[in-house]
Amino acid sequence: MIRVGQGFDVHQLVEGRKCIIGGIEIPYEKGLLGHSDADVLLHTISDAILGALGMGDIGKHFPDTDEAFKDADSYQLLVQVWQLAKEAGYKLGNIDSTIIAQKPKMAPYIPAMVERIAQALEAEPSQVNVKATTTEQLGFTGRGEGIASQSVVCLIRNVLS
Ligand SMILES: Nc1ccn([C@@H]2O[C@H](COP(=O)(O)O)[C@@H](O)[C@H]2O)c(=O)n1
Ligand SMILES: C[C@@]1(CO)OP(=O)(O)OP(=O)(O)OC[C@H]1O
Repeated sequence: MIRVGQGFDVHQLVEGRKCIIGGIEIPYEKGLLGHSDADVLLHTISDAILGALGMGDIGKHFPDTDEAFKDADSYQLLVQVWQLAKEAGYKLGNIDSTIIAQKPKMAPYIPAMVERIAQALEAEPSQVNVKATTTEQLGFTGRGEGIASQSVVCLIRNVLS
């Protein structure tokens, strides 16, 4: 059986926060604001997996009203989400993600993001694709007020029939 899910997320860019995207700390003058480490890319991958499983979203599993998830490492949240997929009998087919950011330049960090994501999902890097785009200086991402991301995930389970 094949199931697909998609995720979309936005976090504000502010001074005084680390810029953590795809499990990688990126040197930049601003960082992403959130209850957790605000890793916008990993949040969309978690949401896409939960969507494929029909299990809601990360806000349902890790509420931003719960102090337990204050400054949470989104990589560890993704590992917990992947545990749910494994328990349901799924393996990763593939992931395709886009980071929507005017700055910073993501390209130098994408191979490391892919490695980390594949590690969390017990998959090969060839199953994970991460892209980046600007919005040509248009909108909140173009003004550098925030970073958005979207992901599509395909999960595969063998069904005996
Ligand atoms: N934050 C970003 C945005 C884009 N890139 C890379 O630059 C290419 C061109 O971006 P456009 O928005 O002009 O299409 C894009 O394909 C990415 O490879 C990036 O690294 N970081
Ligand atoms: C990850 C969680 C939990 O710490 O908080 P945030 O970092 O604010 O992220 P968001 O994508 O707004 O919602 C999911 C959360 O509940």
